Amino acid sequence: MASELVNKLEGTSLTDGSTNNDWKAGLKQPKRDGREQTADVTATKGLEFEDFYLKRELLMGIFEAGFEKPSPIQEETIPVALTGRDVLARAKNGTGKTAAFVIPTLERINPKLEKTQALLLVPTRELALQTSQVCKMLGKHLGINVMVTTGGTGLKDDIMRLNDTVHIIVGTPGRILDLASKGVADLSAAQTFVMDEADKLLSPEFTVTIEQLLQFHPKDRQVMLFSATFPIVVKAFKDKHMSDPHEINLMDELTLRGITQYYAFVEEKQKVHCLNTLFSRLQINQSIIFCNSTTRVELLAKKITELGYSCFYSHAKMLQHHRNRVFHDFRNGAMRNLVCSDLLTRGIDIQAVNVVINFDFPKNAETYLHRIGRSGRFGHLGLAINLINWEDRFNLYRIEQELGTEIQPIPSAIDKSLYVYDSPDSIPRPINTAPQYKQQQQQQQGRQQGNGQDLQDPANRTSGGFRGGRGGYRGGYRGPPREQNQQNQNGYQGNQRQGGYQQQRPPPQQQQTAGQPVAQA
Ligand SMILES: Nc1ncnc2c1ncn2[C@@H]1O[C@H](COP(=O)(O)OP(=O)(O)OP(=O)(O)O)[C@@H](O)[C@H]1O
Repeated sequence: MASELVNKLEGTSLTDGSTNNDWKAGLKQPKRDGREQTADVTATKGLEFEDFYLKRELLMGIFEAGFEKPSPIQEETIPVALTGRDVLARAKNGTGKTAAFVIPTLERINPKLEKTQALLLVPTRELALQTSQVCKMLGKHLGINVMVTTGGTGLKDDIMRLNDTVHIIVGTPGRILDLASKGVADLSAAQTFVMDEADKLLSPEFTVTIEQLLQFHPKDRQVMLFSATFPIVVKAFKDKHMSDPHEINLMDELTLRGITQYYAFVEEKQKVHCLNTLFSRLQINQSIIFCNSTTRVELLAKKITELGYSCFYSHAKMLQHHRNRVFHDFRNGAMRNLVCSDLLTRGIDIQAVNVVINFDFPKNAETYLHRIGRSGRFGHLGLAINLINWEDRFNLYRIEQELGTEIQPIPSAIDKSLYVYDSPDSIPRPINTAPQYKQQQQQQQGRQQGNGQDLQDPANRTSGGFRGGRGGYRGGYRGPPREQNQQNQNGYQGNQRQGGYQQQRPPPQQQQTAGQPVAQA
């Protein structure tokens, strides 16, 4: 009798008969990204997302985003953040910091509680859009409402949206303070307070706003700070507003392993010519070209068009809806090149960008690090090319010293294996859940498939982009425009006369004293 019972019990399953992984089989996962990755993201402890005991609905969102395993910063942050402890985390650009704070934030949200429970602060409007899209994607099965709010858009719309339950607010500090001060955004139950690009948010332009915002949160809120760079300014905030934070620093070295950095020494008036050479010789999948001022952004965009290539441009003085449109169209691959100011230096995540060009060399190491980190996302390969003029030589030296990195003279032929992907089709496109952009994208794909020339549609010119000329971007994501890669088969053949640059830098006559280091965690 007893043995009969034992046999029966052995045959009894406590599940409904399905195996644990059945739910995974039904997920709509994106195409696998087979590109090589560096240790910046592969040197993990071997944890799985399941090891964090997250809600199944959240795991579903994570896997449907194409994430297979947590990156090192996610492994370190998620378990601690889930306990509600304060976190101060520093990790390299593009290694997955966003999901490192979004995942625990989502897990801790109670969808049934009709209150705002988390505030995610970022320094720019574009980054706010991007971060809210990550929340929506990862949390899409959780039944929660995420709202993005930034300056430059109508306050009325925000007020209307806050009439409904909003579980997570993502935005820039000024607008949120406005909403909280007016009593429109109620943060009294917002237990989670996250600052991404925290060092930027703690710069003098934002500090007062941040401190005021904190007053609207409950006293026992969880504060989490993330960035690749933490200058000394963060320490004061930590001491004042954080309680025994768990500190994570994954930056034993400062630059990304996958990015090869070059400089070309060039006279200021030869820079455009040099850029022309780069365009014709490099195999650019998508590129971001940085200038040091809004005026120079516009001038360069015009010059690029005159050269016969096409580009978008973006800077802080443009209308917000133009900025948004450029950002989304560029992310969706509608244009090969984007010229911009430091507005898009931080956080912007476009995996298809394989080349960053500093048309103007940045003034400090922090900006340099964030700019070049726009390529080589999530441990992939990328190229950073710096056009250096006579005045920049001290800065070049100083930034190399501060970052402990070597920026090499541009060789006459750049090895394609350093930055070119064999199958760009498998590069993940940015997470994009906003219906209006989905619609835009579909329309765009339709046009590109039908007739690439439609991208020259004058209606598109209003979006802050220069298009047209012989190099106008045609054919969507199917291949680079003829002019931009026709010489690529022969590799990069540096031609100093044509490009107007020297490969070797002049020795700095005097070495500038190092400025404030970026490396203080
Ligand atoms: N576990 C993961 N598996 C696969 N891809 C991931 C994973 N985590 C993040 N990613 C992808 O890696 C890319 C970079 O992530 P993210 O933008 O969060 O980096 P970051 O560290 O915040 O960079 P930055 O410092 O430049 O802001 C994104 O495209 C994201 O979708």
